[in-house]
Amino acid sequence: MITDHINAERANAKKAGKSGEEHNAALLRYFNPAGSHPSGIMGEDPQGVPYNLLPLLAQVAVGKREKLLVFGDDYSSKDGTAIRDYIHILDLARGHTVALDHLRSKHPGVRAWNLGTGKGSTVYDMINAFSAAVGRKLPYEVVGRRAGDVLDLTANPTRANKELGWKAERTLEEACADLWRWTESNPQGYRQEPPREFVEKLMKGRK
Ligand SMILES: O=c1ccn([C@@H]2O[C@H](COP(=O)(O)OP(=O)(O)O[C@H]3O[C@H](CO)[C@@H](O)[C@H](O)[C@H]3O)[C@@H](O)[C@H]2O)c(=O)[nH]1
Repeated sequence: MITDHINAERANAKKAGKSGEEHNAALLRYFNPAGSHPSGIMGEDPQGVPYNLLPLLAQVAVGKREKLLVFGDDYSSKDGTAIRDYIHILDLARGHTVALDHLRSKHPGVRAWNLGTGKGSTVYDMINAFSAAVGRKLPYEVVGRRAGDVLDLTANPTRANKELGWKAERTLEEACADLWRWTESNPQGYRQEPPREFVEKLMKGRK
């Protein structure tokens, strides 16, 4: 829809003898957003039952949920669990600002970019990485596959790397540590004041 709109605006401008190059749009293909703001004061605050792997693991870690249900261990991956491309939310956020800069400076029209790391991790990789951040093993149980899930969704971020000069830089370990800091320190999510020392640290860093 946005593609049609931009192309129509460009075509109209051309008819009117103008370049139309001010009409641009970025189609940003998110892979699996992970982590929280490293300050520990901003993060995902799911209402009701979360759908995604990391928020569910976080609820297991704080005892809101007894265990994680692993949806299938019979995929053709190294450990049988499905593969996704988990990207730290700060890398994802920076992907937006560099894409906007690109639209402003290069006027590409409509252009799509994959915002992923290019590295796939299995469900077990994620359980292990998040357990390491928490400091203890998190309970899980293997159940059947979830309808609609596929084996592997890993990005090819080459175009974004080349054209936007953008690359995901933060590791899975950082994403897990950041998510855990947010979860552990804000058990009521946004329905509580964030820890004062985190806010002070963030404000100091801004000066
Ligand atoms: O309780 C859970 C939740 C997830 N998973 C697995 O963990 C992986 C990641 O799952 P999830 O966090 O739900 O991400 P995706 O399955 O990649 O789903 C994302 O990508 C889909 C399309 O690609 C979108 O439809 C969804 O909204 C979006 O969350 C998948 O292999 C799931 O089977 C589990 O084993 N147990």
